[in-house]
Amino acid sequence: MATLIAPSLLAANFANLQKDIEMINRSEADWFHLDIMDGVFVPNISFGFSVIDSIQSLCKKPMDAHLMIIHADNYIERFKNAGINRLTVHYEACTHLHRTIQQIQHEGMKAGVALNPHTPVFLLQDVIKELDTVLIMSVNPGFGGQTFIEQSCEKISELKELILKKQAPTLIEVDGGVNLETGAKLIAYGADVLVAGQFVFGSESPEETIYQLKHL
Ligand SMILES: O=C(CO)[C@H](O)[C@H](O)COP(=O)(O)O
Repeated sequence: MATLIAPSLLAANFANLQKDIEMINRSEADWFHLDIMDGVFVPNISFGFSVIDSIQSLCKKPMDAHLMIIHADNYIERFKNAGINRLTVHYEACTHLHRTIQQIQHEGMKAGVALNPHTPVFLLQDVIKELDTVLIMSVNPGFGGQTFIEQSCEKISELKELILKKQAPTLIEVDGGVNLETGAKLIAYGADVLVAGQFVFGSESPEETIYQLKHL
C-alpha cells in the first residue's frame, strides 16, 4: 500500500484557511489532519467546532481528527456531525478506552488511539483488533514544529509486530517532526500514514512537499 499523507492544518494559515484547504484538495495528500487541543490534556488550545463546521464543505478528502482533549466521549456525536471521518483519542486521556472506541465506530467513524512518547505499545494488546488506526506521537503533543523523537521508530516495529500477531486491520499513523528524512525512516519501519504540519506549510511549495512525501 502506498503511504498515506495527512497534512496537519495546525500549521496552516488561519487567516486564509480556504487557500490551504484548496491546496490540499489539489495535492496528492490523502487526508486532512485536524489537531484538537483543549488546554487541559495538552498545554495549548487550537480550534473547535466553529472552525470544523466552517471548513467541512471545503474539505474534499477524509477528515482525520486527533483529539488532545479530556472527556472525548462527550463530543463523539458532535464530531460525527461536523463531518469527521476518522476520530483518534489519546490512550492517556480515556478511562474506558474500549467503550470510547465502540462509540466512535457506532457513529460510523474509523476509530484511532494515539500514544504519547512515554506510553508503551503493549498497552494496546487487548484492543488492537478493534482499532482502525494507532497514532504514534513522535513528539510530545501540543505544538507543531518540534524535533522528531528517534525512539518512535522502535515503537513502530513493536506495533507492527503486535498488529501481525493479532491479525489486526490497524493502520500505523505517525505524527510529529515528519520531514523527508524522518518520513523515509518511518516508512522503512512500517508506517502507513505520515502526518506533517510545519514541514509542509513552512515550505516554499507545500503542494510539491506533499508530492515528495507521497513519493518517498
Ligand atoms: O499533533 C500535533 C501536535 O500535537 C501535530 O499534528 C504535530 O506536531 C505535527 O506537527 P509538525 O509536523 O509540525 O511536527
